[in-house]
Amino acid sequence: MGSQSDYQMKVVTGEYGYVLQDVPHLTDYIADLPTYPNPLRSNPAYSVVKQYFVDMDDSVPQKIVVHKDTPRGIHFRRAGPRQKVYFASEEVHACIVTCGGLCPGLNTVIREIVHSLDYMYGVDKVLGIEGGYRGFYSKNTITLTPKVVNDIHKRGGTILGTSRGGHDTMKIVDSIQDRGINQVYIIGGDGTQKGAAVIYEEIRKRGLKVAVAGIPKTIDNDIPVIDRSFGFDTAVEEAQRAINAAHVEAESAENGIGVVKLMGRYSGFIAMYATLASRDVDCCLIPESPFYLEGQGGLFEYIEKRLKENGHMVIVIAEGAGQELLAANHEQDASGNKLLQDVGLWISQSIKEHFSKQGKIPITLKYIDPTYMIRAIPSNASDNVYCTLLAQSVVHGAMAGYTGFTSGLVNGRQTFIPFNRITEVQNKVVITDRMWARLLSSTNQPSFLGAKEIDEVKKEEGPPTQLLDDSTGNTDTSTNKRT
Ligand SMILES: Nc1ncnc2c1ncn2[C@@H]1O[C@H](COP(=O)(O)OP(=O)(O)OP(=O)(O)O)[C@@H](O)[C@H]1O
Ligand SMILES: O=P(O)(O)OC[C@H]1O[C@](O)(CO)[C@@H](O)[C@@H]1O
Ligand SMILES: [Mg+2]
Repeated sequence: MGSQSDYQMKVVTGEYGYVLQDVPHLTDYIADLPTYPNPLRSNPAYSVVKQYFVDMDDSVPQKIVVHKDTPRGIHFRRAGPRQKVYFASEEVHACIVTCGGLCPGLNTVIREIVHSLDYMYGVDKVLGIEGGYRGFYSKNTITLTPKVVNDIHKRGGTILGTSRGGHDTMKIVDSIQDRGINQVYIIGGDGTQKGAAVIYEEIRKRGLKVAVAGIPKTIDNDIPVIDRSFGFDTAVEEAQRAINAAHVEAESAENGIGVVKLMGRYSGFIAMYATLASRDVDCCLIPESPFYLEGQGGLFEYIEKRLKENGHMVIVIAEGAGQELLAANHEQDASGNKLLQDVGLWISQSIKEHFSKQGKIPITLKYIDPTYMIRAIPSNASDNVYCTLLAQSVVHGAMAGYTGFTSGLVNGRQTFIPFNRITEVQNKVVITDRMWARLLSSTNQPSFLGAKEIDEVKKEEGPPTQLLDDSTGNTDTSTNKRT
């Protein structure tokens, strides 16, 4: 896997350092497209809204903490309905596909896209592509109507099925062209959005009037720019049940240790927020923060201390934490993602071995891996609301002729974001920022970093800048920005 995108970002600059990282529009490569008044003009739901069409000049700043002489910085186009649309309702033939791993909320997004297309824009031709990208050229399709999708948000998973691998750009775009599809809604993580970017480019090269819209999905919350990804809040909430079970087990045994492994291949957000929410966790280990087991300041020493103080302890470990301490694995999944070793099993085994040595405290350790139980549940109330916002935003965007874009909350506002901005880097916990410090002071665990390592981490992450540093004390799970 690894189609490269040569995505050209549209950038508009303005006074006082204003930069708009804009998204492409069908009119960028197709001349003289007809426009139509937005059917929402006569929609009773919108007639009560004071200003129901978004002003063409509205944009949302990426950074909201500013100083009096700060340049205005990067902005994204504000999402929402536009006065004019570039598709007549009866002309639209949309399709929806879900790719990558499962995440709570997939069905809600599917439902809300179908409902938005129909109830807001009178579009009744929507196809579901089965089984991820490869479904475009190797599987049947499902006709999606508001009735078919009405109850699906109550179920986990995706009614369309999903897969890894199988992204064949030419075959996918041929299938889109052959079926006469002109709006493509692609729900998936970083890999999926890279795939969506190359599909958009091929469509543009062929000069097709097809809008391509991505909806970022990642339970790990590793997509940058956006406040959070849908499903993350649900995952943090569900993780509480596993942590609680680990705590009950640990508390009920003499020198009991509960170990919980949570998702997070490269980013420890779920582990960090679940730990902060729970307050029963004594130690949280994430990929971004290296740790070691033996010797002074190591994990074993801390465990011994906690057991002496408290008689039990709970450890939360993200799946990508400490991988450098395990034997290397060079295997990959079908999408080319590195397969990780089971760090939960490894750490449990290492702790047991250490404490079984002569002269050490006898311990009872229980290991819980709730990964697939968390991924498979339906989304909670707050994620359901977010899924609705995302779905409505991408439908408004595609109807308005935008293409090659994703949507997401930036500082609490729905925006249209160019693909490359969410695929070029991964969102990670910044361990020199305040949120990680808050966690360390809440668990009271060691940072496992010496003065030398702290210096190196600070250098790697660049000089501290107050403007990236949110001093609002925001502890809401809806933020993944530097805090
Ligand atoms: N660079 C790429 N170019 C084109 N297609 C890609 C690329 N990377 C991944 N894909 C395709 O995107 C789909 C999903 O990718 P992947 O399995 O990495 O999951 P993801 O979207 O990153 O979601 P998650 O990691 O959150 O489960 C797969 O079908 C894969 O073939
Ligand atoms: O077992 P699968 O389906 O390959 O997915 C595992 C991965 O998917 C994720 O849940 C992200 O979607 C990761 O946290 C995890 O490593
Ligand atoms: Mg991914």
